[in-house]
Parts: sequence; C-alpha cells; structure tokens
Amino acid sequence: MTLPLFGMGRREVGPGAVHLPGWLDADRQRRLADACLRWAAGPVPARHTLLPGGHRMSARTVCLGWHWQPYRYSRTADDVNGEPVAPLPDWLAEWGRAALAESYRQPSDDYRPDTALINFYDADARMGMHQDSDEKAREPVVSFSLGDSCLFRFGNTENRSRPYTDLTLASGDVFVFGGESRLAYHGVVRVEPGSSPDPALPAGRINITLRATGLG
Ligand SMILES: O=C(O)CCC(=O)C(=O)O
Ligand SMILES: [Fe+2]
Repeated sequence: MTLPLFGMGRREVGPGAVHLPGWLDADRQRRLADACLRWAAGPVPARHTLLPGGHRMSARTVCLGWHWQPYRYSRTADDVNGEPVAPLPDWLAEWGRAALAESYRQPSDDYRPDTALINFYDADARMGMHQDSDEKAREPVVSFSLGDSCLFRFGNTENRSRPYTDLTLASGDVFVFGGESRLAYHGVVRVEPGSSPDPALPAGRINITLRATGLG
C-alpha cells in the first residue's frame, strides 16, 4: 500500500461492510470532485438513467471503464450517445485498493476494479433500495462520497425492507461492501442540502463506486 491513511475511525456495519469516515482528506476530495466534473462533461455526458419501467433516476450518472445501463455493462454508452466511456484511471483504482486494505485490514493488491459509476445528486435526488448485481465478479464495491452528506440505508441480502442500518455518508467517507454483504440492498434515502464541509467542492453530492465487472 502506497497511500498515507487519513482514517478517523472504522465501523463494521455488517459482515464485509465497513464505513471509514473522513478517509479522503480535503485535497483528495477536491481532486476527485474536479475529475468527476470533467468526466460528467464527456465523452459521455452524465445522464438521468432511464429504467425499463419508464422511470428516470433522479441522480445523474456517468461511468468509467465500462458503461452501466440497466442491467448490463458495455464499452460504449449505447443508451446515451454511443461513445466509448473514459478509462478508469490507475490512481483511482489505487485509492480503491488502499481504502479496501484499510477497511478489511488485509492486503488488497489483487483488487482490480474496472468500472466506476459516478452519481451526482442534487438536493432532491435519491436512490431506491437495490442490489449491485450486474457484475459477474463478486469483488467488493468501494464507494467514495463527496460534497453534501446523505442518509444512506444499508440493508440485508433478502429484500428491500428491514433489517437495515441507516448511516450518514459525509464528504470524504469510504463505504465498502463485499463478502457476505456484497449483494445487500442499499439506497440513498435523502441528501442533506448545504451540509458540504468545503465550498470549493461542487454543489450537491457526488458518489463514486468502484467495482469489478468480471468482464474481459
Ligand atoms: O450514492 C451512493 O452512496 C450509492 C450509489 C449506489 O448505490 C450505486 O451507484 O449503485
Ligand atoms: Fe448501488
């Protein structure tokens, strides 16, 4: 592991589910947020994903490495503009490995995320309870949060309802879910407008999830 650690605590929310509050320092938060704004501008613009039922997601999403559309991954953004998505940079995968190593307190050198989903939430956006199950691999998901805090609901692997744990994900926080929690239902209940600690960050909330698709 090459990155210095900025952890201010560690909480196990379930088996394989770990919250590291404030893991990214202010500089890394700004660097990642700036990169997210660039990725949102193209080659594939961030969009409100259209779900098969006709509903549009309230968060806007842009992807790196592989493009996600309900409910599969492709190299080109076929439901947006057909362009190949931007690559997932090595530095971001390395942040993912470092966050995972601290979360699980074990080496994570073989963690190779190949996609990132970047979600932009304005004050009214949310995300319903769902599983991240379109990946063929079952490597952990590593999530970074920036800007406004949210109320995050982390549930069970059986259904969308209780038991679940509600927690605040604030700017700089890491949340990892893998192992027995990899297919746990989870969602964003609400964003807390104006809760960002840093006026240099973009308005609203940004969440980045690193994943391994298991695709070639
Ligand atoms: O915004 C978050 O914290 C979670 C995002 C999420 O669950 C997803 O992109 O699948
Ligand atoms: Fe998710």
